[in-house]
Amino acid sequence: MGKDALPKNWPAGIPYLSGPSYAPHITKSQYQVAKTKTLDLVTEIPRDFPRGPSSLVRIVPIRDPSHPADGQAGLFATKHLSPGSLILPYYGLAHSSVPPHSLAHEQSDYDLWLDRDAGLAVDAEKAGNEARFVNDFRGVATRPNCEFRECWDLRRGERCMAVFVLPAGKNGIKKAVVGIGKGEELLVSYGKGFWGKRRHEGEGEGEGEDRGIYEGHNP
Ligand SMILES: C[S@@+](CC[C@H](N)C(=O)[O-])C[C@H]1O[C@@H](n2cnc3c(N)ncnc32)[C@H](O)[C@@H]1O
Repeated sequence: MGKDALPKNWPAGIPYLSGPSYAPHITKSQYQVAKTKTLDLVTEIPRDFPRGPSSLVRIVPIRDPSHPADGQAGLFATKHLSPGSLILPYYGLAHSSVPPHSLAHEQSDYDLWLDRDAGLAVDAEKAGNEARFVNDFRGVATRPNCEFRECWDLRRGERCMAVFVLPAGKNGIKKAVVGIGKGEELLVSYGKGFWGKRRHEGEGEGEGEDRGIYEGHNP
């Protein structure tokens, strides 16, 4: 795939990112957080990890009335993906979730924490990469098969979130069930907070709730 090519089924009108972008409003110290490797950041994106559209996944429009995201899209494996392996980084607009900018930036369903303490989040609603298409497992499968993890990108010297295959033995995945099969949908857990918040919004009580998406790895 050429350097400037878009993944198949990439939506028109949404810029494709092959690296993170930073909102102009983020503070110097927030930018510094993104550019500083801390001791606990042990998971790394290797220097030779390919940039641009991923050969490991494809975006697929969902046309299945029994799928809760019917009419939307999902992300599917193009080959067998081994347990614990890195699939792809999650790119979007890194922005401040601390007032006053959090007030200007409306929380979206594509918003993921980069660093809670620093008030930094990544929103892939208006620009991103294939990772923005990962659906939640609820109503699709009995458990997630992948997760978001914080990591350090050795290619860019930068903190980022990325999607990994769940390791064997995690979240009830039996040791015998290994990885994600070719053609299988990638499914994470958005966390109970995401769905709880959505329920409240449906009841007109969503205002002022904490950002809930992808807050935990446990269903
Ligand atoms: C980060 S996006 C995932 C990609 C989305 N399907 C798309 O085509 O843009 C999150 C949105 O996907 C939908 N979604 C994902 N998983 C779902 C699930 N298990 N049940 C219902 N809706 C889901 C919801 O509309 C949610 O707001």
